Amino acid sequence: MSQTTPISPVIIALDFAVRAELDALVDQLDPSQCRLKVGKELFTLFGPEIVKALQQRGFEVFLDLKFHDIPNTTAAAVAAAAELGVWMVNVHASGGAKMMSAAKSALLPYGKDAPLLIAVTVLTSMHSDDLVAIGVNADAPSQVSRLAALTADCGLDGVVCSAQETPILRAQNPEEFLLVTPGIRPVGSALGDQQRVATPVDAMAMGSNYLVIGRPVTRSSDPLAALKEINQSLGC
Ligand SMILES: O=c1ccn([C@@H]2O[C@H](COP(=O)(O)O)[C@@H](O)[C@H]2O)c(=O)[nH]1
Repeated sequence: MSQTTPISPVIIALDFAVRAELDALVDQLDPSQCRLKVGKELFTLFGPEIVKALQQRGFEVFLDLKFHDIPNTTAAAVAAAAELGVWMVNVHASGGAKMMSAAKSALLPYGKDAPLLIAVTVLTSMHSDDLVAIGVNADAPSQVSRLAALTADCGLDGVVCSAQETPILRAQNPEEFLLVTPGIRPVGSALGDQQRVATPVDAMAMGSNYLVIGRPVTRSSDPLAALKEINQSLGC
């Protein structure tokens, strides 16, 4: 099936362990309402078949496996994602410039069919204090800014960051540099393990291109209504 490009910036994080629960949600969704994210849990349980099943339903898929390895291994993994035909794939910016450049080069043979390649800066579950504990002597915004600059220098398409850092990153990067923001919490949603958060409306106003939203939709008693409410709040 050909894919439908949604007008919504929402990417739903499909973090499920039970296939029936996943299918029950996806059955309610339409590719015009959102894109879908396959992360480590789903991919480890169900493999490439799950990506193909979602694509068959017309969805654009963000393969969120956050590759972080030596350049040769990361480049090969990114090429494998391109073979799967995913819309977006990512690596960890802290893997460094050689790793990110190798990943970018691995996509050259795919030309305009290459997935968007973005890099995770600082996980939205981390606070500045957590960075100190791993030996990073910078607060979260500074570290995000540093890793985003490195990512841009390597020619990647954008970064994963918190919406809280988007004003800084918008100012330091060209308009086409993508800012993909998890840690999205509509007013009244439980934060869970997320630390650097924003509401959907605030995230878009601050400069996000795409909003990654998991539990506030997937664990809602009415996921479709939750997604529709978010899209409506964004004028989509
Ligand atoms: O910094 C990051 C990078 C990735 N994620 C992923 O996004 C979703 C968020 O899910 P919620 O349920 O809305 O918290 C999840 O799949 C993470 O692996 C992130 O949260 N932060």
